[in-house]
Amino acid sequence: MFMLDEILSHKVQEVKEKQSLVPLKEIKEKIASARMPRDFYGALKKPGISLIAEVKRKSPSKGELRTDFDALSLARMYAKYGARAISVLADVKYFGGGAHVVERIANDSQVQVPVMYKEFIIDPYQIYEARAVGADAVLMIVRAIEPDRLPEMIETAHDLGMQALVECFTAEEAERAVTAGARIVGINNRDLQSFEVDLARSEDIRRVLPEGVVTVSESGLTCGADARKAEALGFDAMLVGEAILKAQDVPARVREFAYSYMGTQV
Ligand SMILES: O=C(O)c1ccccc1NCC(=O)[C@H](O)[C@H](O)COP(=O)(O)O
Repeated sequence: MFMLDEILSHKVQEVKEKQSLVPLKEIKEKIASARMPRDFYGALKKPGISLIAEVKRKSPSKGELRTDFDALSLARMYAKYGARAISVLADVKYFGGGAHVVERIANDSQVQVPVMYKEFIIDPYQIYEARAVGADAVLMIVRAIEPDRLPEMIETAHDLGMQALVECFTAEEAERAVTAGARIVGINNRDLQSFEVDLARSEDIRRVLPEGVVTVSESGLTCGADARKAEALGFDAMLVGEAILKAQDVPARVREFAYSYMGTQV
């Protein structure tokens, strides 16, 4: 089965189970004591191409990514060496993450940058969960959400003081994201069927986005040269996981991606 479809059908079951175990009312009570959201949009909008560095233990396309994986120490290194935001996988089954992993990182005193809850969101319940653990932003994949519900989902994130990074694979999805109220649009360079990466495809999609929308190049960026290409195409930010997670020298790899603003205020 197409991998995204498999993940999404698992999410339908997972969300139902969670809702029966922890009612939304309880999640909302927890939100009252969550720390104040940080400005994810502002972090990505700074001069230079901003790095969102990803914490993920494994992925369906690449399997386990590091033998010495330690989510919190990676997040601390990312923040220290130049990431302007951190994406943390909340999915347990396919990516080896969890809401508790996001919570530890989002509330750690050494991580002062915005933290994104990277989940396959299909229901507003998950958006409340994200805020309850202290997340500043959530990922929403356009094709994972019923078209009629996308505006309501984005609004829910905004009402909770978070931002939504709305992910697209086509120009039509990018237009739909903007119409639904997205302020931050991500273009995924990876075809989730073949897992092939094509940065050029994102160029065409980015062109349909209006001024003022923050654009993020996602997936398959391998080195500083790719970051430079994404910057030349006009992207405000990039989401990088594997290339950093597989690096022997993580701080050096983070600095390589953060080249456009290293030596200035990050
Ligand atoms: O990466 C996968 O195998 C994958 C499979 C199915 C759905 C999503 C998948 N990846 C999620 C991502 O979008 C990446 O974690 C993210 O963009 C970072 O990409 P990378 O730098 O290539 O690790």
